[in-house]
Amino acid sequence: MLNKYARAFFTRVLTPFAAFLLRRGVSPDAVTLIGTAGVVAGALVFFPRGEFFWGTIVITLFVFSDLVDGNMARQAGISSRWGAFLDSTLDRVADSAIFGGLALWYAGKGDDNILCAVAIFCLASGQVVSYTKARGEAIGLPVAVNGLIERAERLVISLVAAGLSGLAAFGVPGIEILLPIALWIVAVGSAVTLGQRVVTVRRESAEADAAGSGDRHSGAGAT
Ligand SMILES: CCCCCCCC/C=C\CCCCCCCC(=O)OC[C@H](COP(=O)(O)O[C@@H]1[C@H](O)[C@H](OP(=O)(O)O)[C@@H](O)[C@H](O)[C@H]1O)OC(=O)CCCCCCC/C=C\CCCCCCCC
Ligand SMILES: Nc1ccn([C@@H]2O[C@H](COP(=O)(O)O)[C@@H](O)[C@H]2O)c(=O)n1
Ligand SMILES: [Mg+2]
Ligand SMILES: [Mg+2]
Repeated sequence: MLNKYARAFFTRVLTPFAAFLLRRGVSPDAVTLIGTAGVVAGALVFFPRGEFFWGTIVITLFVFSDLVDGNMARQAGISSRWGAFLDSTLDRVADSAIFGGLALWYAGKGDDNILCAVAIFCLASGQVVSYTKARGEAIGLPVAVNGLIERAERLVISLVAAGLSGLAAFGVPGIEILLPIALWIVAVGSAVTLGQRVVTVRRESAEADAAGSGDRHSGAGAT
């Protein structure tokens, strides 16, 4: 949903910045790499220590690089398969660090095994949700579904809640409850999204096989 409705807005807002970086000789790949490194550092340095406010600030500063890199590539006319691969692969790395950082907090000082498990579920289910689309497309299907919760929703729900929960350290009472609520929402939403995508791939593959237009064995041996 955000990908559909918010992307146009952020494209407009970020285009001048993307153009500025291109003029300075920065490449889209460099933005992809530095943005991911910033997200990973913010998530793994701050979240395991329960410093959710500053962790979210650092992550937010870097996570928008994921919208800038593609914008730069398109402006410069250098969008590439390699860039698409790098972008998607490093998305998975960034997401692992965010939910891994939260899981580490609950496994340690946060001392809550259930929320640790929920954070791990968010990490794993988010990766599988993305994999369904990548694998479905790799076997030649359109995978014409996004589902309830895409990556942008997973990030916005989790980061807004983490940032606000972090205000507890500044004396805002009761606000830390937002992070567990958000993790449960992302976990349930990801499970629903996974179901939606699997059902779609099942239907599309049956239709393609019946029409004889799909190669039944296409990519079957790959993982
Ligand atoms: C009192 C202060 C407290 C501090 C609060 C701090 C708040 C900051 C909070 C949040 C900011 C979160 C920003 C998150 C931005 C996310 C941007 C982003 O990276 O989006 C990526 C997304 C997808 O891009 P791609 O096409 O490159 O990725 C594809 C995708 O990953 C697919 O995954 P799948 O969907 O299948 O799971 C993969 O399959 C595919 O491989 C991959 O290529 O881009 C978009 O979706 C574009 C839309 C982005 C919209 C961002 C909206 C941010 C909106 C609001 C932030 C509002 C903050 C308000 C805070 C208020 C707090 C009081
Ligand atoms: N280093 C990069 C990053 C991205 N691309 C291209 O942009 C597409 C992703 O766009 P976003 O707005 O979601 O970032 C990606 O599929 C590539 O075509 C690139 O070329 N190099
Ligand atoms: Mg990107
Ligand atoms: Mg991306």
